[in-house]
Amino acid sequence: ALAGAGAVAGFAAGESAEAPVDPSGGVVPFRGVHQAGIVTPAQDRLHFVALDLTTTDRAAVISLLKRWTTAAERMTAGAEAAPGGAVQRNPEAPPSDTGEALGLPAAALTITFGIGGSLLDKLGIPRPPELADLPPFQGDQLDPALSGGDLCLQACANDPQVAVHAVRNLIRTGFGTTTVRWSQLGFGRTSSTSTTQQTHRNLFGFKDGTNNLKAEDTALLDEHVWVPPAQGPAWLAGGTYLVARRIRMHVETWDRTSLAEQESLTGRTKGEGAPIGQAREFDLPDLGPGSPIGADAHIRLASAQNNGGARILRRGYNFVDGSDGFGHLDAGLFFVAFMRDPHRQFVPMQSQLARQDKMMEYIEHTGSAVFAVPPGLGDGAYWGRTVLEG
Ligand SMILES: C=CC1=C(C)c2cc3[nH]c(cc4nc(cc5[nH]c(cc1n2)c(C)c5CCC(=O)O)C(CCC(=O)O)=C4C)c(C)c3C=C
Ligand SMILES: [Fe+2]
Repeated sequence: ALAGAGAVAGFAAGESAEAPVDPSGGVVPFRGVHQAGIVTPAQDRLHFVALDLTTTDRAAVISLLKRWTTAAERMTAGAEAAPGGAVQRNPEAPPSDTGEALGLPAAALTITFGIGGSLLDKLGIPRPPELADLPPFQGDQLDPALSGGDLCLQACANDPQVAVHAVRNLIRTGFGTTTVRWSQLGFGRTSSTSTTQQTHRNLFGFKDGTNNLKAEDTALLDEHVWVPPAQGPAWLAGGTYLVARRIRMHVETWDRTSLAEQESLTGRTKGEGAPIGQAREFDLPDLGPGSPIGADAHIRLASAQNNGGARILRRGYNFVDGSDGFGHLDAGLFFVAFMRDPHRQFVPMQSQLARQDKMMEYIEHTGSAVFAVPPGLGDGAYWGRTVLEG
């Protein structure tokens, strides 16, 4: 974050006064029709936090959400969390910004805000049916300490220090009103969310995000991601739902599996990422009769054809949270996906995968949460206003 608002490097005489291109991605607008961090081209890094309220006083929650909005908007613009910041205030008082992003550019930071069903229950606000708890799935190994939450903040940036700084300062702002329930760091985006991006790889070494919904697919986003006004509730029109699953991947077992088996489990080739039977990454998979893609291949079971036409916008990240004490990496994929109805989109898809996907032998779902993600903010509005003020 730059101490002076909008400060850029000085220009030598005769040079164009155009701002230099920030190699880390520049500033993503904070306000708009939808929140940033959903169809924004997926940044490289994630810090996601789920928090619980320590109060049911609506005025206290509103006050926090106003302070959060101001701080988040400042940080996404590359500024410190609060004026005065890390070093320019009373030396006898703690600084109003923690300081670790001083001198760093905005790095395409986005902060996306979500509301859990438990928050609505606590404040006596009706839960939309789409926000009902997810059912248990076969093989789930969910840890309650890594699941749920009254609120979530998803910070994505092209610099991990910028994402961590944002989350840390928002947590700090919440002291007295919220406590941290769980948080997750991620790297190496496992999804592309724009046709301008190359597809990255997950920790199984496969391209992930090829057949994702992308920012450019506006009609498909309206169909599958954004909550239309007719769906309700009114406060969520133009918003969406976020499903998060912390998925441990047993990479050591995977690494002892033959290439042919890895490819047949996935339904795609490892090098090019092409559907089995096709040559190029973006060739359409043949899922018809006689298809070379097996009945229990991941891409068949997750496909729209196999799920009543349902699609989701995936925006997950790789993680390695150290090791497990038994000689294995605690590694995996922090699955994040956006959709207009988790129960019609994620639930059928995950039910199929949990029962039939052979990849399940190599993975374990250890955390789970669902949040309503309100629409974007107009000028002067703050996060959660439409739901808390009706
Ligand atoms: C319930 C939804 C999904 C979960 C959970 C999930 C976990 C998961 N996926 C991979 C690796 C790949 N997934 C791929 C495609 C793909 N996955 C889902 C859904 C879930 N994945 C969908 C909807 C799709 C697209 C299917 C299609 O119609 O083609 C791919 C292929 C490349 C791509 O298109 O993204 C890979 C590889 C892992 C490792 C994983 C859990 C750890
Ligand atoms: Fe997948």
